[in-house]
Amino acid sequence: MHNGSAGETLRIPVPVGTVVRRKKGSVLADLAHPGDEVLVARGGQGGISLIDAPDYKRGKAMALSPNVMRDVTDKVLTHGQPGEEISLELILRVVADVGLVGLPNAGKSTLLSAITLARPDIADYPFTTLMPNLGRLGGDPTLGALQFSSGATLADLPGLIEGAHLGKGLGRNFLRHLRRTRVIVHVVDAAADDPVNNYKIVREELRMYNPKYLERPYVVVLNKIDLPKAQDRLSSLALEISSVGCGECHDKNASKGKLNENFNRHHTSEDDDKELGDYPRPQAVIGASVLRHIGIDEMLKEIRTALEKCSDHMLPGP
Ligand SMILES: Nc1nc2c(ncn2[C@@H]2O[C@H](COP(=O)(O)OP(=O)(O)OP(=O)(O)O)[C@@H](O)[C@H]2O)c(=O)[nH]1
Ligand SMILES: [Mg+2]
Repeated sequence: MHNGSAGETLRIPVPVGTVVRRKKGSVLADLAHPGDEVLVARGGQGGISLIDAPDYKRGKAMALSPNVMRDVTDKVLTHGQPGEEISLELILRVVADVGLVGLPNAGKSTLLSAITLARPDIADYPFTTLMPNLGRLGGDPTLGALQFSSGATLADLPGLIEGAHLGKGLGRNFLRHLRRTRVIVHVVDAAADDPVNNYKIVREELRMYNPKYLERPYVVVLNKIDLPKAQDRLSSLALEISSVGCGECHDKNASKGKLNENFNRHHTSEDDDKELGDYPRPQAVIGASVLRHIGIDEMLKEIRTALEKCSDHMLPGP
């Protein structure tokens, strides 16, 4: 800014959830709440023109500052000091209570649009969603439209594929958006060739990215049951999926780092020894058709229960 002492503060607006860190360095701020701000670089000291100042004033100002410049006609001004410079990385981690995950085309965006006012792109090809979409979920729909007891934000994420944690498909980049979520909803296309395996692929990708994700309460939505192929095998699929995992496997490591905000990956050698079966089972497996509005109420009920569970979890201990 070149306005001398009157230079205005430069404020750069960023989305809620932006993490500000020095380039390849420490985190300066996590702007997770509306209105959060951080001062990253102070402006410089404004200069003063002494060109037209009377002699006595000029003498005084020059005595105060060693930082003086003369122009060709020997007139004088005091230099300003440059402002600070800083190189930053801004990383967006959306702020959402619930994260929707699944293979491409499973129906995640359709689900979001079925239960919130969000209108994400939906299409019959993979990787329709490239950036997370957010929607606001109200409390209890039986209370009537928009009459909600407690709300939650849902994030619809791009589709995951096997190897995503290594950079395949859209890569692992967007998996960081799950970091702040408390509950995960797996959306599985129940009419696909091998839904159980597809489900395991996604779970495994989450594990490889951050095993803590697997400790969060989660609900599995077996979607597209309006299609006969899905309907016929719904109960056997539900049975198989609900048996992957353990019932009471809150061992000493589990759930401690629920909302671990570290930036590094969370693998320990113990995590590497673990398999999907060593992590908790789904809280519920629900057959639904988010397109045809089948099973929506039950799904919402389960999501709410999962959210309540983790708010209990978060109460301060004795
Ligand atoms: N028959 C049927 N089709 C569905 C259902 N839900 C979604 N679809 C269709 O499946 C296709 C993919 O839906 P999307 O919601 O875009 O899927 P997505 O999981 O968001 O896909 P990506 O963004 O690529 O990861 C669309 O053609 C939807 O109309 C459903 O319940 N039944
Ligand atoms: Mg999508």
